[in-house]
Amino acid sequence: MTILENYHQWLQDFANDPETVRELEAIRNDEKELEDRFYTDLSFGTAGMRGVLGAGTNRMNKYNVRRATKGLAGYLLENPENAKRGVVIAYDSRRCSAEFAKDTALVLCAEGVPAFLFDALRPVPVLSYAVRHLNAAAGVVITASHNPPQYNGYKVYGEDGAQVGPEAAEGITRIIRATKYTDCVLMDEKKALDNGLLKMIGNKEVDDDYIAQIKTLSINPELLRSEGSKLHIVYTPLHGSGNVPVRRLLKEIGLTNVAVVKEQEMPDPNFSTIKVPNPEDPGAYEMAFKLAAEVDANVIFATDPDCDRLGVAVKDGKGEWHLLSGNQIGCVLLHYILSSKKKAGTLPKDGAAVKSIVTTSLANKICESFGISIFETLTGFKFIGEKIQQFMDKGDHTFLFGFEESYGFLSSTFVRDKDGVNASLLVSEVACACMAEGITFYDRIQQIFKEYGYYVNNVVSTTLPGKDGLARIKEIMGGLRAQPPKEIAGLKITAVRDYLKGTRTENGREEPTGLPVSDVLYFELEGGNWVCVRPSGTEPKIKLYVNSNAPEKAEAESINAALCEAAKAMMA
Ligand SMILES: O=P(O)(O)OC[C@H]1O[C@H](O)[C@H](O)[C@@H](O)[C@@H]1O
Repeated sequence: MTILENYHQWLQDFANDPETVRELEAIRNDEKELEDRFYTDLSFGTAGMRGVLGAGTNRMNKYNVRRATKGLAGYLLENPENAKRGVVIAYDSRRCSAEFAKDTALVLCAEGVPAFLFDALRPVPVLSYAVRHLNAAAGVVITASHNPPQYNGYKVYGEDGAQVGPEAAEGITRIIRATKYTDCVLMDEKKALDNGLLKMIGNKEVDDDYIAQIKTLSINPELLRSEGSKLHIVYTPLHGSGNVPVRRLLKEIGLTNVAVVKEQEMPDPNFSTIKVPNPEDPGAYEMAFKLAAEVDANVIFATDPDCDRLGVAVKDGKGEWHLLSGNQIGCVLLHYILSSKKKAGTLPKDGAAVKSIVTTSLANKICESFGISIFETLTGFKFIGEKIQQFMDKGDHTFLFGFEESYGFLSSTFVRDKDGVNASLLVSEVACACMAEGITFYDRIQQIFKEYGYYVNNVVSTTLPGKDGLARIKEIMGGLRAQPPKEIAGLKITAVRDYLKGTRTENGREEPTGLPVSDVLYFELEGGNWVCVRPSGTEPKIKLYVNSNAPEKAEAESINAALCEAAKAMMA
């Protein structure tokens, strides 16, 4: 259908919904807005479907949520016995999250699929845990994670507790596309509760067990006991779902010096105190830094609205604060897990870590030094979740740690998505371990660099919104494919990985990448440096990742700066 046909279909389908009609009438003569809302349908990206809230096929609204749910129900009902196990539904603090979660539950019930709906907001890791714990067939979280407030989204989980991979997403999408909006009906809520198809769940059914399990991830609990009283944490949940579980966890592991940023403690769909609720954004820590000065804290934690990301700032010996990158946090945690287990004689020979291809190569070096395998996946924690399942099915590896540069960390197998609560525990423990040695967390990062070489990782993102933006992103990627560079900033390209073609080419010889097809170009450069370009799958952006390394900081930084400049010019 054309843009205008789609528009008129919506006016007809939802003629009885005055709010939607009013919103659509207001844009009748706005060509750009009509195009942006109706040129395409929302689709599954890196982490589920995400879109700006509003009326339209390319927007997040109750009609798209209901249609997506009918698609999910249809997909599950291809195996009716399995579908009987039901779907767990969680939601965060975003606009319409609670309403969309209830609609999801009631559409499932109308399709005869049992729904377990959380009684209040919950983080992504709790949902992932609940799917496995309740032996459900699937899960859904209504969230747009770290995106700006005008977004919401729909993450879908498989029975293993990981977000669904490309194959299942395609299967669900096929049914969604064949479903008319007007065919999506909701069961009456009371009826759904009375006949047992809808079950409300809370602490008793899930949270208590989840927190108990998280506590088992502590590697040296005695460190928390002996050093915990010296650790002064400032925590901000950034108005999201982390507030309850992170504070509960910290309290239960004996960390009592935890000051919470009052202004950001309660759920707020407008995220009024920040520009974006994203721990990647330094602006998210402004209030936390103020509080940290007041209470003389040594570490700051920030979790995003669905509490799957954890951002960390630490104070060095001179009292200066450092906002850590996801790569730095991940490498410190990885090193801590491997070295502690080695020391205790519990490092499994078949141990393995997993990271995405755009995550720092320092992780490979660390694993190598401990004789541990490291696996690489495409961007998206679902691929790390999938790897954990493969390790278990094959029985060939013991999963130890997974992480992404985008502030996602996981050390358990009972959760299959990144886990901000799990990460809070580990960072606290490392901070205690450092105190026991009389050094700071920041010193630990420097020790690691000293041992393995200095690594600098940068991401340069350019926002290109709408249909035009998408065309521009395609043009940039197409241009790079048509005329691949031979060198970047004077560094020779030693191999090119084109994940869309599925090949890695070195000296004219092609070999398969071994990963699913994805629009990603990766240039391997001499000296173990690399540059990678890909469109974001969660926001209208093209992302450039630059990884450089050298024995000394200044050299690694200067290589990185030169690579960033040259790579940006390549995309102009
Ligand atoms: O680069 P993007 O496609 O926007 O994805 C960036 C990140 O987004 C979400 O947080 C996903 O859960 C992560 O797995 C991913 O790394």
